[in-house]
Amino acid sequence: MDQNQLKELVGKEAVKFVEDGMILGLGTGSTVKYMVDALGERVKNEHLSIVGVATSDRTAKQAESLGIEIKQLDEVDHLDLTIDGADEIDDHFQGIKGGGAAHLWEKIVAINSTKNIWIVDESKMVHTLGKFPLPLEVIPFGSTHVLEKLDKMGFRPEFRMNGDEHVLTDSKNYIIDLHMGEIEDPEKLANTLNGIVGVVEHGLFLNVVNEVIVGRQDGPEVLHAR
Ligand SMILES: O=C[C@H](O)[C@H](O)[C@H](O)COP(=O)(O)O
Repeated sequence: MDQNQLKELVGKEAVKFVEDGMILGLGTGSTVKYMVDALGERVKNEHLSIVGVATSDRTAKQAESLGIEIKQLDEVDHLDLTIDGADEIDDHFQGIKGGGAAHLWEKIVAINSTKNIWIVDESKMVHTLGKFPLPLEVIPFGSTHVLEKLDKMGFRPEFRMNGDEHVLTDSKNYIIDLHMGEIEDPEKLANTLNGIVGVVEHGLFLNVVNEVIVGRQDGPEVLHAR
């Protein structure tokens, strides 16, 4: 199986956790896209009554096109389950997210969800986080000064660009990626980044996920994290 087939495999596996009547957080990314397709199938075939809260405009559009009802986070009083992708997951089930610039909304949805499942192909499982550049969502106003500060701190920051244009998040902010290599102490780094004015949110998702579904050549593996 190639990487896309593994993503499809875990996407399909994840929707088995969905029950009729649930309010679901729907993540973002190429793996989640397969999951939303599979969810659309279940909604259609089994006439499931579920509501989705999307973590990006992209996911909202895809879900609605498949007949899945989408509400805003502020229109629901709870979320039963959120299914999302990840860019890296370490041995302690800590993660990096935001490769698709959606980690701010994803984190807000995740922390308001009773249960979180991440779906990844096996290449995302690592011993230590940091090979994947760590995304930060930053306010455009004064962002070059934030970049300079991060540079002085040794984090090797780069604005995420699309040609000459900044990549914009759904909240119209910029992304700075930190190419810092192995992250020895994710908690300490998270605290440092939380203290920088202008940084809205970083892509470290610590102590968030409950179950991880890993796409392996011999089938999906469900790992219980916490
Ligand atoms: O911002 C994007 C999200 O955090 C994605 O869930 C993450 O980047 C994984 O995406 P993909 O499934 O495309 O690798």
